[in-house]
Amino acid sequence: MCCCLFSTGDAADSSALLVDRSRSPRGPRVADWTQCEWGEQLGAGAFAQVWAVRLPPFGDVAAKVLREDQRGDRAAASDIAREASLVCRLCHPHVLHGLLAHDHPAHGTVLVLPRIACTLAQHFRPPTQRTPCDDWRLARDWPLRRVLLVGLQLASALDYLHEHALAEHHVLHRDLKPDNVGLLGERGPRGVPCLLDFGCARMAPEVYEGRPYGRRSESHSFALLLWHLLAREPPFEALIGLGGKRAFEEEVVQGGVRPRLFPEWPVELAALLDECWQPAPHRRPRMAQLATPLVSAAEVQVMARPPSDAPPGVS
Ligand SMILES: Nc1ncnc2c1ncn2[C@@H]1O[C@H](COP(=O)(O)OP(=O)(O)OP(=O)(O)O)[C@@H](O)[C@H]1O
Repeated sequence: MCCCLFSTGDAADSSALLVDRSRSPRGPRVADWTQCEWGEQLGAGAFAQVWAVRLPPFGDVAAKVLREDQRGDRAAASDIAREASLVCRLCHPHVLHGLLAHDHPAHGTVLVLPRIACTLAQHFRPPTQRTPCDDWRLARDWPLRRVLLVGLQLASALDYLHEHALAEHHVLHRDLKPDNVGLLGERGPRGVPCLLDFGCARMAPEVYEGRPYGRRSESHSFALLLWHLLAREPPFEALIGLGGKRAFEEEVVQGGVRPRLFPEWPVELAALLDECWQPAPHRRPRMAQLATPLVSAAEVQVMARPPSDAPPGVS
């Protein structure tokens, strides 16, 4: 969990994680914890574990709790309580909202969330872990126009977080990557993408160098996320594989190297990526400015014949 809040006056105010769940857009809801059934572990991050639970009246959901080794840490306990408070107030079709937060006697804060089918990282496994058949399926299921639609949905989610979620704060996700995008409903391209878990190859240069992070830093991360889905491989993989962190620092952070733009991508898309990963944050667009070029690029694709990245015979 890596989100943070900035006051709309733009001064950093990470202490302000304020929550009053009675003001949740969905109103207060009560769970019957006496009937709760804990199932398998669905995943774990640096701080938290996520478990499958059956919790009336919510049904089959996910419960996020601190990892056992983190439970004595007051800062970690306060972080998960703040995350829970925040996500229970969010309301956007492409942001995974909290259903409720519960103070459990043994686990501390339990954040109850809708259960995702998988993350985009799990769906788009690294090229080294894929068979040719997996590659073929990904190319068939994720033509460029579908990736653009997902880009539009996530840009809308980020615009909501930055500008509309809380009246007095900009919410920054700060860790935008395929591991933090869930697919709700189905594992494949029909799943509904949603942002979760509000890290560091995707860091904008100013973040890597410890300079202030703002909404336009997220435009940089967004462009790299979109590039990952389009190219179906993580950005800078070869560079980091050959030269590690030092090569990343020299080439990307200081040298301004950016991922390759493929000639078959619409010019609107190439221009948008190029603008989003400009080294100077003030030259990058805000999320709300991405909708028009994404729609234009998608229109070009819809008008075009079957996507060139699909295998022969697949539309
Ligand atoms: N709602 C959910 N439904 C099913 N699985 C989930 C859900 N939320 C998270 N997971 C799984 O649990 C993993 C860990 O969750 P999450 O990333 O929120 O933990 P974290 O400790 O905050 O992460 P980080 O190390 O990035 O800070 C995810 O990568 C995902 O596989």
